[in-house]
Amino acid sequence: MFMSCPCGPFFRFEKVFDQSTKQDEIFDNVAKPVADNVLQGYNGTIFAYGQTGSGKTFTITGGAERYVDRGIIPRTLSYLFEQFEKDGDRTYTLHISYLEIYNENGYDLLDPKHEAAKLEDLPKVSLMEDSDQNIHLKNLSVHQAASEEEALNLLFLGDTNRMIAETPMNQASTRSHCVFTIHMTSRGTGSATIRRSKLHLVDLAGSERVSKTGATGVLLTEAKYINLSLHCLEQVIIALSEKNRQHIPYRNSMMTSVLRDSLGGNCMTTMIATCSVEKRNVDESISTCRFAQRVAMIKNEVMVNEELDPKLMIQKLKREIQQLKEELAMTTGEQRTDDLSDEDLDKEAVAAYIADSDPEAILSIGADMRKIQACFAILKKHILEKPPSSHRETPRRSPVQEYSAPPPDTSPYSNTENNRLKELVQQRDNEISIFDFSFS
Ligand SMILES: Nc1ncnc2c1ncn2[C@@H]1O[C@H](COP(=O)(O)OP(=O)(O)OP(=O)(O)O)[C@@H](O)[C@H]1O
Repeated sequence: MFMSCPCGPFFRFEKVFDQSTKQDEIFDNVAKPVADNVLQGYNGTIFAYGQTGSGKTFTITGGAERYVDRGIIPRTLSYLFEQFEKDGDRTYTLHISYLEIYNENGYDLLDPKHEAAKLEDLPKVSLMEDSDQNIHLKNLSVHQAASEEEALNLLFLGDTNRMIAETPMNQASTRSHCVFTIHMTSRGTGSATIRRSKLHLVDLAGSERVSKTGATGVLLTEAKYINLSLHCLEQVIIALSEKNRQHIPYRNSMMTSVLRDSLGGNCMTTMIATCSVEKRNVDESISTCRFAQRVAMIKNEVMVNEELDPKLMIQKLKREIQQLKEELAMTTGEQRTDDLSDEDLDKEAVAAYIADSDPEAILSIGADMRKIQACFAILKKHILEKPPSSHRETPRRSPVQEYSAPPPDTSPYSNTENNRLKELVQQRDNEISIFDFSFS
C-alpha cells in the first residue's frame, strides 16, 4: 500500500488503514499473525508510534466505552486463551507484566498494593545486565493468568495505575511509554522440551515536537524526556537499518534497552504508525511516516525459543539408567550395586601391578567401570603419596606367573556389549550430576 500527499514525499507500507477501520480488522491484520507466531515459540512485538491524540492507546488498549472498541491487548489475550483450549497436544502457561516508563524511570503497573496511587509510589523498576549482555528488569512483577478473565483483570489494574496528565494538546494524553508483556511457556504432552516466548505490546508516548505542545514546567520536562527517548529509539532504528553498522546504541535510553530484543534481535516486530489526517498536523504525520519507513528496513532473524526442562530431563535420565542397569544385569547375570565391595576388587593384585617395573605387565580386572575407576583411584593415591625419588626398583615378575587369566566369557552377550552398556550407565550418571549441579 502507498501513502502520499500531492506535494510531499511518497511512502510505501505493508498496509494502510483509514479512519473507518474497525478494531477487529486491525487485530486480524496486525496482531493475529504475531500472536500465531508467539504460540509457535517466537518472540513478538507490536508497537504503536505517532503524535499525541493520533490513536495509539485506542489501537493498543482500546476504547473504554464499547465492547467492539477493544484494542489489540484484550483481543490478543482472548485469542491466546481460545487457542490454548483448542490445542489438546500442548500445555500452556501465561504470565503478564506491565511496565511504564516515565521520564526515563521504570514503574511496575501491576503492583496490587498501589492501585490508583501516585506514579512515584509504584515500585521502581531498574535495568540489570548479565554477563551475556541480556537485559533483566529488576522489581518488575510477573503475574500468572490462568484464564482470560484473570488476564483482563491484570490489564485493568495496570491501566488504572497508568499516569494521565493534561496538556494543551490533548485532555487525556499519555506522557509515558507502556509495555504490556505476555510471557508464554508451552510443553508438548510427555515432552522434556519447553517453548518460551514473549509478546511485547507497546504504547509509546506522543512523538510530537516539544515546541508544538506549548508545555512549560513539569510538562516541558516530560516532553523533553519523551523526545529524548524517542530520539534514542530513532537512533537505534537508523543504526539497525544501516548495513555493517557495528555499534547499536541500545543503552542510551530505558525504552531501547527494554526493546533491545524486539529491535534487531530475535523477535518478529510490527510497528503501527498512527497519523492524524488534519492539515495542521501534516508535518508530524510526515515525520511519523519517515520513522515507520526506516523501521520497515530492519530485518530481524528469529528462531523458536526451545529449551530442555531440567526436572523432566533428570527424571528421563534416571529412568534410562534404571533400564540400562536392568539390561546390564541380564547380560552379566549379576545384579550390580553402585558401590564396590572389598571382595569385588583384588587389591593385592593391583598393588603388585603398580609395584611391577615391567612395562608390559598386565592387570586383568574385567570389564567393570567401578573396578577400573577404583584402580585409577589407587594409582593416583600411590603417585600422590610417593615422591618420584622414593620409587624402588622391584624384581621383574612375569604377569603370566603372577595373575590368572580372566574367566572365559560365558554370557550370551559379548564383552564389547557389556562395556557399551556400562559406559552408557556411567555417561547418564555424569549427565545427571551436571544437571543436579546446575540447578542446585
Ligand atoms: N480509530 C478510532 N476510532 C474512534 N476513536 C478514536 C480512534 N482512535 C482514537 N480515537 C479517540 O481519539 C482520542 C485520542 O486517542 P488516543 O488516546 O488513542 O491517542 P494517543 O495517540 O494514544 O495519544 P497520547 O499520545 O496522548 O497517548 C481518544 O479519545 C480516542 O478514543
